[in-house]
Amino acid sequence: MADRGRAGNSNSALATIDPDNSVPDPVEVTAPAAVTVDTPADAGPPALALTGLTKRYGDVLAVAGIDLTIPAGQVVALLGPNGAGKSTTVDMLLGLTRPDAGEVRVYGDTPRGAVVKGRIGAMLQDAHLLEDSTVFETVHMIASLHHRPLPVMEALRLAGVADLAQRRCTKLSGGQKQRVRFAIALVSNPDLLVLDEPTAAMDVSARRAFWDSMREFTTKGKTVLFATHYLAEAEEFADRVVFMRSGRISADGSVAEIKALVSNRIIKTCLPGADPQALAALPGVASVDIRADLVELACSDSDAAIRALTARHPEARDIEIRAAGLEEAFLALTRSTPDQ
Ligand SMILES: Nc1ncnc2c1ncn2[C@@H]1O[C@H](COP(=O)(O)OP(=O)(O)OP(=O)(O)O)[C@@H](O)[C@H]1O
Repeated sequence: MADRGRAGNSNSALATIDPDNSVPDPVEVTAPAAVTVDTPADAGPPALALTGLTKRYGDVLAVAGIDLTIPAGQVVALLGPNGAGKSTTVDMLLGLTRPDAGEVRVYGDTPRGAVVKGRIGAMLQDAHLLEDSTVFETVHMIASLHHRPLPVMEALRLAGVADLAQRRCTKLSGGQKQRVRFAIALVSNPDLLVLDEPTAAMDVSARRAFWDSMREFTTKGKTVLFATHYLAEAEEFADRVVFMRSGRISADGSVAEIKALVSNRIIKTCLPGADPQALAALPGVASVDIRADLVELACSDSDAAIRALTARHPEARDIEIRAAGLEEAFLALTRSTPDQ
């Protein structure tokens, strides 16, 4: 996890597990003790406070009464499988969708109030650009709507599109359009930046440049909430991970805390004809994944597991042990929490 050394960045806020959504066997999950967040006595309202936020589409309960508080200065990744309710949550906190119940407060204000004051900037996947205008004109037009915008060229530079300032938006590639959307989100000089899958359509170098710009943005103590399917990005850039499933928050904590919820190590080995149930019964093994001759054991105690594995299966070869990543945690949380 990146350490940006930002003031007021309460890094490991509230590692919690929704009791209704706790993860059953085969992955053993125990909720770590809640971590107390140090909040200065004179701290203002949190950057974001969602209370009982609910949205239903017909029979689908897209967001099921979530509570979430994000202190100013945190960088939070919103993760979850397709249809978990991430975009609906983002739309509600931006005031684009009206909740059926519950409340959103952005620095103590309504979403609309926060947007009008330029305190919240958003980068949405399908936001349209002004096709007949240049990149500069587009971002300039947005800047003119705000009280305290950044200089347009500064926003373009931060978003890595300064060299495209005079290019018409129709002539941009998908990844370049994404970066222009980033410039639009930045130009109001917001305190809270909300990004829905910001690096979708970006190539590897554009993605790297994007996160370098984000680092520059977050060193100023700004707050960021980003929904993503790129777990490596969440792992590298987020102070905190909020995991949604079936409209609920099913895990909330630092990357390390989320990873610790599932297993501590992965043992990978080539073991033809392995019996998954026998492997799952080995001491220290939390779950088993077998693909052809390759076996992966997610372990709660890898020392015990490796001893038992090699004792019972001396034929196991090409054994590797690695630390479990956010991907394993994501898969376990996705597998183990029930659909509505
Ligand atoms: N306008 C809508 N009308 C009807 N159902 C909707 C609408 N928007 C979202 N849904 C449903 O609400 C649920 C949550 O959708 P949402 O887009 O918020 O999930 P998500 O976590 O952002 O998914 P993804 O990762 O695929 O973008 C899904 O079942 C989706 O089909």
